Amino acid sequence: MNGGGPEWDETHITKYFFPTEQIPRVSCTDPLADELISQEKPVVLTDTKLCDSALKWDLDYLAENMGNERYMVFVSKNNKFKYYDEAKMRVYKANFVPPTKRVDMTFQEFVKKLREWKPGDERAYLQQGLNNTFGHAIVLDFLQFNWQWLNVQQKKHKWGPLTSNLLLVGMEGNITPVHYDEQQNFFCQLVGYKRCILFAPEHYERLYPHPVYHPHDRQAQVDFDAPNFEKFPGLDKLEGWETVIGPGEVLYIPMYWWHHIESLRDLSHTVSVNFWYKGGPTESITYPLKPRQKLAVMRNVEKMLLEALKDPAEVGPLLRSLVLGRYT
Ligand SMILES: CCC[C@@H](CC(=O)O)C(=O)C(=O)O
Ligand SMILES: [Zn+2]
Repeated sequence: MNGGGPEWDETHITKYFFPTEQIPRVSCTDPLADELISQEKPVVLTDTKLCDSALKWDLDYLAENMGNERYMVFVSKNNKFKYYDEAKMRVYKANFVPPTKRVDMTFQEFVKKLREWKPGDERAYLQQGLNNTFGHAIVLDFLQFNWQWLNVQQKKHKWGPLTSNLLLVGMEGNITPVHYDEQQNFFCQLVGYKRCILFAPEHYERLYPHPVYHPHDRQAQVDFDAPNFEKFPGLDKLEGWETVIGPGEVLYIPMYWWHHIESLRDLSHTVSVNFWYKGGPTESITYPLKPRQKLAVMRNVEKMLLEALKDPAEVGPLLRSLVLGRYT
């Protein structure tokens, strides 16, 4: 871990059970940056100036300029904010207790909650899509993002359209547990420091994602703070990449790469903005398929089997009959 500046040190970094290497940190003008992005490998870009107009987005500025709209805030009894799909929750037959609760509130209410927080209180994490209902000053800052650089990247790497920007304002110590997204992501850190731990798509067998029909689709079943090596034996082969990003730094999180993101413990609240892009069209298919393509195939097979069998309990036995002694 390259000791950061005066802002943070090893005491803010939780030691987990798996080894990691440092994610490369390069200037966006370095050819290595383009090389890594085109190979869909993570890289920290240190000088994109992507969101420099938003480096001033501290709590007071946001409270002042976010108007009186109510924004999407999740509250949690602990420091974990594991995502769940509300639509899947509605049709999920078994019992599912969401680990967090959505409580929309004004930004001022959110800031008050952060500032009055004491140990034992529920934690809060604001996760709101940026749109034009935000105050005039925020929209102006947004318009001054380095869109020129983004558009060049989008074209160069043949990505699909930008789908959304999420404004993330978290308490120190908040964790988004390990999961993958089906989009490319330029993750821009504005205020405070976030530790990002990434795993390549081929670690799928070591992170045991919930079934596709489960509300926690795309989220790993494992808990890094309490790893169950009996139930998830692949965990002992897990190897990751990590970095701590600070104000003005952009982490490229490739589509289908697993990521665990935490606001450094005992330091400060954090503000980030992400840029999610749809993946580009697959041009020429080369074999063997890339791990992320196999992941997409597995998702489709799972969906098709669930559609055909209706009962999720029948998926395992059918696949065992198909594979055991025949494809093993
Ligand atoms: C809801 C999105 C949370 C974010 C991680 C984090 O900053 O806590 C993430 O996972 C992403 O940008 O893909
Ligand atoms: Zn994510």
